[in-house]
This record gives sequence, C-alpha cells and structure tokens, in this order.
Amino acid sequence: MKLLEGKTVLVTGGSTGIGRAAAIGAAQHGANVAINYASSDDKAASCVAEIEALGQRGLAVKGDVALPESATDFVNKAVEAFGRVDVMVSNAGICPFHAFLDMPVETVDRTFRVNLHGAYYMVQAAANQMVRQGQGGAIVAVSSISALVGGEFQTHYTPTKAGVHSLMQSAAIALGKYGIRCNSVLPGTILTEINKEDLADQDKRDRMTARIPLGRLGESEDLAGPIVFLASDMAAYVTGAALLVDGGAFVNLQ
Ligand SMILES: NC(=O)C1=CN([C@@H]2O[C@H](COP(=O)(O)OP(=O)(O)OC[C@H]3O[C@@H](n4cnc5c(N)ncnc54)[C@H](OP(=O)(O)O)[C@@H]3O)[C@@H](O)[C@H]2O)C=CC1
Ligand SMILES: C[C@H](O)[C@@H]1OC(=O)[C@H](O)[C@@H]1O
Repeated sequence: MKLLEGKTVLVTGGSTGIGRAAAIGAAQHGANVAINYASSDDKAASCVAEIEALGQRGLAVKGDVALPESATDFVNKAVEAFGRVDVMVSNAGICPFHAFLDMPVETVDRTFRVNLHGAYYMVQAAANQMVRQGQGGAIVAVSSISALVGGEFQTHYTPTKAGVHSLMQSAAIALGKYGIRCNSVLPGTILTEINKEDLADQDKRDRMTARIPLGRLGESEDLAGPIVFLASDMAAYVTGAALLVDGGAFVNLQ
C-alpha cells in the first residue's frame, strides 16, 4: 500500500543521510518530492535522479535554512513545480562536536541558527502554504533523542533538538484548527556524515552500540518508515507526538 500517493512532500537537508532516506521513502510511497540542501549539488542531483527513477517527480532547491528567505523560496519553488505542499519534513541540521568551556560563539550561533531558527522558518513557511490551500497537511520535524538527554560535546546542539521538539508541540496547537498535524521523530545514533568523524573513535562507537537493545547503530533508512507514517493519513489522529527511533537506547538505563 502506498501511503503518500499524489502528495507533494518537501524535505530540508535532503541531499544526504536521514533527509535523503525520507525523500526516497516518500517517493516510494507515491509522493512527488522537493528537497532543500546547503551545498552538495551532486548529492542533491543524485537524490532527485533516484526519486525520478521511482516514477515520481523530484526537485532540488539550494538554500541555507538559517536564512528566513530560504524557507519562502523553497516553498514557492515547490508550489511552482508541483502546485501544492502537503508535507514538510524539517530535517536539515548540523552538529559540530566541541567541548563546552571553550565553545566558540560562532559555533553556538551557527548551530542554533541552522537547527532551530531554520526549522522554525521552514515549518512556518510550509504551514502558511497549507493554510492557503485549506486542506490541512502534515509536518514532521527531525528532532533527536538528544532532546531528552545530554552530550558532553553537544551543549550547543542538544538545546536545539529540545527546541525543535517543543516547536512541534506548540505548532500542533497553533495549527490543529487548520487540520495541520505536527509531530517529531527522535532518532538515536544514526550512521551519517554528521557523526562520521565522531564515530571513527572505535571505543565511543562500541559504547554507543552497547547501549542499544536492538544491538546496532541506526541507518538513515530506519527513519524513512516512521517519517512516512507520521506524514500519512495512517497517523490522521496523531499530532504533537514525538516518536523515538533509537533501537531502544533511551530506555536502557541499566
Ligand atoms: N545522525 C544522527 O545520529 C542523528 C541525526 N539527527 C538529526 O537528523 C538531521 C539530519 O542529520 P543527518 O542525516 O544525520 O546528517 P547529514 O550530515 O548526513 O545530512 C545533513 C543534511 O542537512 C543539510 N544541511 C546542513 N546544513 C544546512 C543548511 N544550513 N541549510 C540547508 N541544508 C543544510 C545537508 O546539506 P548539504 O549536504 O548540502 O550540506 C544535508 O542534506 C539533523 O537535524 C540531525 O540533527 C538526529 C538524531 C540523530
Ligand atoms: C550527531 C550525533 O551523533 C547524534 O546526533 C544526535 O542527535 C544523536 O543524539 C547523536 O548524538
């Protein structure tokens, strides 16, 4: 059964990792998909090619999510190409690992702007388009297990993920009257570009893996199903929810 037949899905940070897996998952479920990305032209083009190979329409729009104008530009270009927006997956994010006491101001500022401000502008732009269309919609934000727990080298990052989680809760209230559902996924540790360097440390990798009841770190594709589900009518009565997708890591205290 295809869950997103005929829908238009927008994904920020769709060139690689979780965003790319979400974009391909949406196309496999019958959606036309527009992706935003920051700089990886070749990877964005190859994602569009993969969407088109699935028989769907694809579009890549370059833009820094930290800038409010990137959000309106992304939504406008998607509407120009596909006529409407049914789903926004707000996913783009960065995590430049760094110690707390000497954290550069620029690193804090950039991480907040990309991860939190970026999500805010994208969600707002998509919601305005959905309200104009008058037929509801679905917004799925990629938050993190890090919205709930800390990280020594992520003091600038975990607050942004808690912020994204909170944004989805407040947006669910603000947008419910328009039939727009807002939910977040909370991935655990997923093997992508964002943590390639950090997880090159085999000791850390082994420690992270040992905490996971399902016995392995996640792959980007592990997020595709949960994101497609929350975006689809199968989740018609789900809003303001947060779905952990972490192999059980969060609950594994002892
Ligand atoms: N991997 C993990 O363990 C976890 C990841 N997450 C979250 O998942 C999301 C995706 O991360 P992940 O797939 O792992 O990372 P990747 O580094 O693989 O992908 C990041 C994506 O975001 C895009 N991006 C980065 N900065 C910007 C920007 N300023 N404007 C627009 N696009 C941007 C990148 O585009 P480009 O390629 O062009 O730079 C790329 O498409 C993030 O929000 C992250 O916080 C949450 C929990 C765990
Ligand atoms: C990038 C990290 O490996 C990853 O990001 C998160 O949000 C997870 O908590 C992991 O720490």
